[in-house]
Formats: sequence, structure tokens, C-alpha cells
Amino acid sequence: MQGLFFEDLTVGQSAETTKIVGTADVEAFAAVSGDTNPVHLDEDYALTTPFQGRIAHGMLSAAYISAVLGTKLPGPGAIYLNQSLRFRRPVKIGDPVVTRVTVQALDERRAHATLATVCQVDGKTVVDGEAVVMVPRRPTSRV
Ligand SMILES: C/C=C/C(=O)SCCNC(=O)CCNC(=O)[C@H](O)C(C)(C)COP(=O)(O)OP(=O)(O)OC[C@H]1O[C@@H](n2cnc3c(N)ncnc32)[C@H](O)[C@@H]1OP(=O)(O)O
Repeated sequence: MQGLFFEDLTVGQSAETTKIVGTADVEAFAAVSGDTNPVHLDEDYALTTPFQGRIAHGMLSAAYISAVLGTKLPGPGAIYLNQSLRFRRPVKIGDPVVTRVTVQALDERRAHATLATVCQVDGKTVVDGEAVVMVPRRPTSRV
């Protein structure tokens, strides 16, 4: 269960996932986070907002970014250090969210990687930002 080592990373490498946001996902996220904002949970309330219906928690999309970093690129063993986020468009229940991370810079001294992080629905950016993660170095073999 080991992801890529720092030495395996190159600028431009990318990975992505697609997740369809279901009602149960939003309700589960509200339960585990404690964020019961009615704009996410109460359709009658949400209809009165500019979004005209329930929208997903912004941090649920952010969790999809974390999932790509932690399972694909760099993968298991990666440690979050920083994440910026801009919530550009709402994510509605039923939207297929494509989350892509792309290596932008590598700090050899610290074994840190900076990745562009983008979530899109139907080709339109809903969330963008940048992540910095600490990546395990490949163990050196001793003779
Ligand atoms: C407590 C937690 C709650 C939640 O989790 S809620 C769920 C997460 N949030 C969302 O889903 C919101 C998603 N974002 C949007 O839907 C839209 O975004 C807005 C409706 C809020 C605004 O859209 P529009 O009125 O069309 O604004 P514009 O014309 O695209 O931009 C106007 C100026 O505002 C800047 N801007 C817009 N969104 C962001 C952002 N998310 N972060 C930083 N800047 C933003 C632009 O660049 C631009 O600026 P310039 O006039 O200088 O060009």
C-alpha cells in the first residue's frame, strides 16, 4: 500500500477521479462534519437561494481532491501541507465531479510537491486551487 515516491514524480504528471454527488453523500458529509447548513440539506430552503436548489458542501469537493492525492498521485503516504480553494460554481446533487491533480513543481530539498487541483462539472471548473504535499522518499538500500 505504497504510493509514488518523491523520486517517481515529474512536472506535468496528472491523475483524476469522477464522483457523482448523491443525496446520501451530502447527508453523510453533513453528519460527519456537523455542517448542517440548510442550503445543503433542505430543498425548500435551498429553492429560496440564488442557487434554486440544494448544493453540495464546498468541502465535499475539496475531499475529492484529498482522495486523489491520497490514493493516486502521489498516493498512499502523501501528507497534506497546504491547500488553496476557490469555489467558482455550485455543485448540485447528481453532478458528476471530475477531479484532476497535476504536478506543477517539485522541491527536491524538502521532498514537497505542488499540484494544481481542479474539480469540473461538464467541462466547467467548479473548484480550483493548489495543493502542497510532503511525499515519502524512496528508501535507500544498504549494503
Ligand atoms: C459555509 C460553507 C458553505 C458552502 O460550502 S457553499 C458551497 C460552496 N460554494 C459554492 O458552491 C459557490 C460557488 N461559486 C459560485 O456559485 C459563484 O462564484 C458565485 C455565484 C458566488 C459568484 O458568481 P458570479 O456572480 O457569476 O461572479 P463572477 O462574475 O464569476 O465573478 C465576480 C468576481 O468575483 C470573483 N470570484 C468569483 N468567485 C470567486 C471565488 N470563488 N473566489 C475568488 N474570487 C471569485 C471573480 O474573479 C470576479 O472578479 P473580478 O470582477 O475582479 O474579475
